[in-house]
Amino acid sequence: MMAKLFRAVIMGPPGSGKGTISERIAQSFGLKHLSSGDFLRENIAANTEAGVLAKTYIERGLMVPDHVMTRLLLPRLEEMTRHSWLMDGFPCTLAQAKALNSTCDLDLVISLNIPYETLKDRLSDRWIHLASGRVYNMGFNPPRVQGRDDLSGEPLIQHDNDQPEALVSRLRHYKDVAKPVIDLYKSKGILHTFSGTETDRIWPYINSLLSTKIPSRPETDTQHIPLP
Ligand SMILES: Nc1ncnc2c1ncn2[C@@H]1O[C@H](COP(=O)(O)OP(=O)(O)OP(=O)(O)O)[C@@H](O)[C@H]1O
Ligand SMILES: Nc1nc2c(ncn2[C@H]2C[C@H](O)[C@@H](COP(=O)(O)OP(=O)(O)O)O2)c(=O)[nH]1
Repeated sequence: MMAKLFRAVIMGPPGSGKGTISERIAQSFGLKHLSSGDFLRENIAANTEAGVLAKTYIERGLMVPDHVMTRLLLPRLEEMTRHSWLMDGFPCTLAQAKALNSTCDLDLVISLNIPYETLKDRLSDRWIHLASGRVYNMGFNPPRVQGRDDLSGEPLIQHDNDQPEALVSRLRHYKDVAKPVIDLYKSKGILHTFSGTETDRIWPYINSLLSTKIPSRPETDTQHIPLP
């Protein structure tokens, strides 16, 4: 019998730990970690029509328009008929959430609620490897060699829009666009919100929630994650 697939979304403001927690979930539960930023970078590198268009927005520090995001992501999700997944960075807006809704039923949404001061401290200390999107934080997960990506050895950069001056408006924007998305998932009864200042303290709660929904440590080549 074909087991049911598990599909989850993780939401939160910039710097809330979506990428960090997604990696832990992927490792512990075998879900595929999908990231809107990674899909965009792949398309930009491959010079696809959507990638070329998306690049013009990202370079200006703007969100990519909903119709570009959905055209890019939904076909990829539809192809994932044999894998359980966790999506990070999508949906960001109500239009994106409605489009996703018409493609698949989500089992769970994780929302991270992190104080502003914490986000500010983390992001002002966030270093990024542009080509891959890998992130480092000088206190929390520093690179092995200062200023260099662990895998490629290439230089790390800091984004201007991670600096405190840009952060206030980014966070305001996140709150405005995320609120109706959060309300939608709350009304569906699938929203789980986690608050705190440290990923290591939030993680056990997320881990135990997911343990009630998905068996942990599956085979690495598992094609689908059976629910209990
Ligand atoms: N769902 C989305 N809708 C619109 N634009 C998006 C979406 N996801 C990503 N983007 C665009 O791609 C860029 C890179 O995304 P990515 O998630 O890698 O990094 P980010 O902006 O640093 O996000 P965060 O700070 O939350 O990690 C974003 O700044 C934004 O312009
Ligand atoms: N000091 C500290 N830094 C943390 C913690 N959790 C994550 N970080 C770091 C890793 C990144 O450099 C930065 C943002 O995390 P991220 O996982 O990229 O967040 P997100 O933008 O994907 O939501 O903060 C944490 O608990 N403490």
